[in-house]
Amino acid sequence: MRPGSPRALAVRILLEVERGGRTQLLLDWALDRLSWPERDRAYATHLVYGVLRRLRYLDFLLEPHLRKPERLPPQVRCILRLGAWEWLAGKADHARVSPWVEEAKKVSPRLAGLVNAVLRRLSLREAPECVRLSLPDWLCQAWQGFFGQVAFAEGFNEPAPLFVTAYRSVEGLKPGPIPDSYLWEGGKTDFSALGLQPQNPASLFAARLLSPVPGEKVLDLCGGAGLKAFYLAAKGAEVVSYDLNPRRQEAGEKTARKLGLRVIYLTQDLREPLSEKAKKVLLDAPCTGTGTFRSHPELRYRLAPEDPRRMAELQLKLLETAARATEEGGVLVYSVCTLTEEEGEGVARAFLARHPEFVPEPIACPFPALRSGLGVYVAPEGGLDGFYYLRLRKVNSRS
Ligand SMILES: C[S@@+](CC[C@H](N)C(=O)[O-])C[C@H]1O[C@@H](n2cnc3c(N)ncnc32)[C@H](O)[C@@H]1O
Repeated sequence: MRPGSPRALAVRILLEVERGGRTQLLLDWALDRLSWPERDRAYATHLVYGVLRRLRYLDFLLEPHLRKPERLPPQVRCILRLGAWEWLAGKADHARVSPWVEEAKKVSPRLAGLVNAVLRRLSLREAPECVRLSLPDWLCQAWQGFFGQVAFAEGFNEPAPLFVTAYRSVEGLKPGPIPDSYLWEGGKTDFSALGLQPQNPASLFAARLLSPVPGEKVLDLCGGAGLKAFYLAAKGAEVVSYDLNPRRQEAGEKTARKLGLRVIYLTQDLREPLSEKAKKVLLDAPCTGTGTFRSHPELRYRLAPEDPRRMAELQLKLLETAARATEEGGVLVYSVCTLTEEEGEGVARAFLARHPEFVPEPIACPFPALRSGLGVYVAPEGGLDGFYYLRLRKVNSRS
């Protein structure tokens, strides 16, 4: 059955996310099938992302008013979180409470009174910082220890602007924080038909760090659908993009064609060595994705404390392949869209200990940095995703 209103859709999506679904996919899929006006689409998006970005804090605010929240029907728990989110966002009681009470009546009439009472009684409570930021304690404490603060994580709870990389000039686009990156202020559209590709500037910058030049061969390792490959190809490089996932690569091939760019896609497990080399190599490794909590808010509740270390083991294996594929005198850029110590500096330290033939190069990062020295950690401010970059030069080969 089609949801009749943004509120009903928000409840349904929150339930599906609770069962393991991915917010962005679910919401895009649902909105693509509903011919709703932009206002309703924006409202549903505000509700779903608002709740998921502040889930832990909302539950903390609701807690004093509920005896056994875990015993409530899941729909009613979602309705309470949605009503609490609108309260926190400043919506007046008269416009806020009764619509949620009406939603509650549809799923559990006997609990409509409870929803009404709880949503009217909400008040602010002093919360520990990790709760206020809706982060799991293990990650919040790890960030406090590593960066000396965790206030930057507030950036994950702001609405996400949509940035695009422009491969053609398009009138009226507002410039983003780095060249070729722009803010897209319209609704969803066929971006590649316009010569545009949705991409966070922090992701684009990883590709810029290779300083591509026309005619030069570049290996794009873990290239996925090829967002970074597009930029490198647009600068005239001959890009060979490797990934394990042929479905992503097929999607990339299709987009590259629409953008008028040439990228060669090859499918391979990169834990195994490559049979070719290049002067420029990019490894945009798979990671825990903690830098992308703004657009993937559910991720933070799904990660386990051992995940960064587990990912770092894989990243080191992939980096071995990338190192061997880098020609002497060449540049190897390692990037991950995550902010953990293990997957950033941890990987860098372990790799450099085994590879004296690689030396780190300074990075002139145009974004606010959380930490720099051995690579740079980008702060998730102003709509940027959190990223870690390391740029290495291969000075002399052991073999
Ligand atoms: C961060 S994503 C890459 C995003 C891509 N570079 C872009 O800019 O669009 C990481 C990629 O690593 C790939 N991957 C994971 N394990 C791999 C492996 N063992 N060998 C090759 N690719 C792998 C995944 O399929 C995924 O596409």
